[in-house]
Amino acid sequence: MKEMISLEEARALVCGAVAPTEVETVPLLEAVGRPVAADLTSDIDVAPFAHSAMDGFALRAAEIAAAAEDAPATLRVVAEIGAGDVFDGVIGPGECVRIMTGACLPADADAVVKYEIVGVVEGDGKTGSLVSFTAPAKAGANVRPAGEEARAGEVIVRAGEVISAAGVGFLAGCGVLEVPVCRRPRVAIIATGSELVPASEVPGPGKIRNSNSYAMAACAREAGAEAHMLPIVEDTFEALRDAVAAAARDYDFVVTTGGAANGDYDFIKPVVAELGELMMTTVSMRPGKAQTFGIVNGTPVFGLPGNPAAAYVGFQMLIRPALRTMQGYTFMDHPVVRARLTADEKNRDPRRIFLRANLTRASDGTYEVTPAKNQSSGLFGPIQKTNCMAVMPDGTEPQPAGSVVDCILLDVPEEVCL
Ligand SMILES: Nc1nc2c(c(=O)[nH]1)N[C@H]1C(S)=C(S)[C@@H](COP(=O)(O)OP(=O)(O)OC[C@H]3O[C@@H](n4cnc5c(N)ncnc54)[C@H](O)[C@@H]3O)O[C@H]1N2
Ligand code: MOO
Repeated sequence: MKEMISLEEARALVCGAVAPTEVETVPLLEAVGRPVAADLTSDIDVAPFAHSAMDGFALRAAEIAAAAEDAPATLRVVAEIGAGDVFDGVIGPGECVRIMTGACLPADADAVVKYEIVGVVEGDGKTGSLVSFTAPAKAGANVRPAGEEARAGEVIVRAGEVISAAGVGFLAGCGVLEVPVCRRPRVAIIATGSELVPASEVPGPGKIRNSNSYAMAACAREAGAEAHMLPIVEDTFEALRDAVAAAARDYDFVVTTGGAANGDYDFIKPVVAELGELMMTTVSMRPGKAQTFGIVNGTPVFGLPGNPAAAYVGFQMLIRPALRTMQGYTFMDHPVVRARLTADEKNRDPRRIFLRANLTRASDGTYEVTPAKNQSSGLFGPIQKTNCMAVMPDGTEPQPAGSVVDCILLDVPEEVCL
C-alpha cells in the first residue's frame, strides 16, 4: 500500500471497492432523484388518443382549404365536446364540431381552429350555429397525436436514468407507479474521541460537542443514503475495534471520524488492518490528508479525519461518489464551474487544496470566486457561510487574482444566478 495517493487514485480505489445494493421496488414518489435499476415501459399509448390542443372547432382541413379574408368558408356546428367526451357521430360535408382543449379529436376531423380566429355567422357558436373561417388550416393543426410521448410496450426510461420531478409525472402517465431502484445504503456514522460529548449536552472541561456525526449524517442523506448515528466511541483500540466490527456486520458502509492521523490515540488504521484489509491511509488533499479506507467483513469502512472541514471534504470527494456508486448513479460529482479568483491566493501546498469559497456572478455575467478568510480545517461555520469549494490548480505557485479555477458547487442558493 502506497503511503500518500492522489485524489483520483483514492476515488477509483473506494468506488472500485463498493458494489450496488440489491434492487427494491419503491412507490413512484420515492424514486425522485434516484436512478432506476431497470428499463421501464409504458402500459398504454400516451397520449392515449389524438386530442385538441386548443378550444375551437374540429374539422377536416380540406373543407376550409380555399378560405380567405374575402372568401370565408362557412361550416355548421353539429356537436360540442369537452375533455373526457368522445364524439362518435359523423362530421359531414360543410360541418364541424365545437371542441375544448384535451377533448378527443373526432374520427372525421384532422385539424382544430382556435375560436379566437373563427367568426360566428349565425347562433352563439355552439351546436346549430354557423361559423366562418378566413384562412386555411394545415392538417394536424392544433392536434396532439396519440402516442406522442410514449407507445404501449415501449421503453420510456432506461436503467440508470435519474428520475426528475417531471419524470415522476411522465411515469405516472405511463402507468408506472412502482419503480425498481437500488436500496439506499445504510451508513453507520461513528464519531471517535474521548473529548466528545453528545451534541445535546453542554461540554465540560476539555470536552467538545460531537458535531461531526451530525454533519456526516447530513452528507450521507444528501448522497441518497440512510444515515445512522451510532454512539460516540472513546479513544481506545478495543472500543473502536468492537464498534467498527459490529457496524461492519450491521450496515452497508461504515464511516468513522477522528483518530485517523498518527497520534498516540489514533486507532482507525490499526483497527481496520486487524479486522480486515487496510487499503488506503493518506490522500494528497487539503484539508483532510488522513483518509483511511479498507474492507471489514465485506463492508467498506472509511475513516475520516477528526477535523470537521477535513471530514467534510473527505466525505464530499470520496465517500459521496462511493455511496452514489452503490445506488447506481453513473454521475458522481457535484457540478463544477470555472471562476476567476477575486484576490491573490497565496495558500499553496503540494496537496490539492479545496478552499471554502463563495461563487458569485460579476456584472458582465461571468463567475467570480472569493475564498473564505478562515480556512481552518477545524470549523464547519465557514462551510455553512460559503457555497462552493474552489480547487487550487496542482502546484505550489501563488495564484494571482484573476486566475481561473474550478469551483465545486455545494450549496448554491437560489439567489446566485448560474
Ligand atoms: N503531528 C501531526 N499532527 C497532526 C497532523 C499531522 O500531520 N501531524 N495533521 C493534523 C490534521 S491536518 C488533521 S485533519 C488531524 C487528523 O487527525 P485525526 O483524524 O486523528 O483527528 P483527531 O485528532 O481525532 O481530531 C482532530 C480535531 O477534530 C476534533 N474532532 C474530532 N472529532 C470530532 C467530532 N466528532 N466533532 C467535532 N470535532 C471533532 C478534535 O477534537 C480535534 O480538535 O490531525 C492533525 N494533527
Ligand atoms: O488532514 Mo487536516 O485536514 O489537513 O486538517
